[in-house]
Amino acid sequence: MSKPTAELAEVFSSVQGEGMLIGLRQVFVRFRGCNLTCDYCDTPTEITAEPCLVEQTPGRRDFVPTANPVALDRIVSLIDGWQRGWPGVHHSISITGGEPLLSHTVLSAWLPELRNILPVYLETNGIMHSVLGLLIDHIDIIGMDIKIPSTSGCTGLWDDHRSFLQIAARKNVFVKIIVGDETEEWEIIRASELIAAINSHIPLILQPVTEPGGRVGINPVRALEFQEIACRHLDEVRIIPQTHKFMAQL
Ligand SMILES: C[S@@+](CC[C@H](N)C(=O)[O-])C[C@H]1O[C@@H](n2cnc3c(N)ncnc32)[C@H](O)[C@@H]1O
Ligand SMILES: Nc1nc2[nH]cc(C(=O)O)c2c(=O)[nH]1
Ligand code: SF4
Ligand SMILES: [Mg+2]
Repeated sequence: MSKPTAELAEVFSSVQGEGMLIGLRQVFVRFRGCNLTCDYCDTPTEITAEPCLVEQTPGRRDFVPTANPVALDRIVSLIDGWQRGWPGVHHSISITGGEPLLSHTVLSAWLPELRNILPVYLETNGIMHSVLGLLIDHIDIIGMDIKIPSTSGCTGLWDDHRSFLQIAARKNVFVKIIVGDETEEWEIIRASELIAAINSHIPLILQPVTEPGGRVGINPVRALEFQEIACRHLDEVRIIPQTHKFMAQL
């Protein structure tokens, strides 16, 4: 039986610019569609008739437009080729988007095959906990956001984040919070307490918002104050911006 196809935006090789895997080379598979509309989002998420941009040579940006929906065999043969040509270079496959868990039916068929090639890293908005429970066995590392209202504009997600993290904590997981000058202390306290109630060793990344012009959108001292607040609850709190944007990596 043929594997389900997926609506993808792009497939490319780059340096992970965020979170605990920062600096490692990854194959990025970007799914289309999202169930949130974060105010700061730097990624087009709508599903359109546009083709998927598939890079041919890892990191050289020689993209070939590929009709959507894309077949799994297309992605597997691409990554297998990169593994043969550039052995030992890629640490893992980043499954990202948009919100990749919206494509959970596809992922249930794709992840086992992709994971035969490289470990799977899931980049997610951290709210689709039932779906995560169905896929968690096929995922190695999870980077989940906690969406705070001050920067994302999203509200009412705390319980979903809690349920999500309770499942994600079965694997290697870290949490990212996008912080800005409008972020309030109660948000950092609430997020830190939520994480600590599950496991105070789960790393928290305070990720400064990157503004459209590329400026880091938080006062330096304010970031330090948020780190100090989070450190009252958690063992490992890092301030890491989106570094790929500072070194012209995709
Ligand atoms: C584009 S999202 C895709 C995965 C998933 N939908 C999510 O929100 O985690 C990947 C990461 O980029 C972050 N991000 C997007 N726009 C950003 C911005 N302007 N500044 C800082 N981080 C941003 C998100 O918060 C998330 O951690
Ligand atoms: N280099 C690089 N690192 C990233 N980390 C998370 C990203 C994302 O958009 O999912 C991303 C991305 O788009 N590029
Ligand atoms: S959940 Fe992720 S992809 Fe969706 S709008 Fe927010 S940052 Fe963008
Ligand atoms: Mg990105």
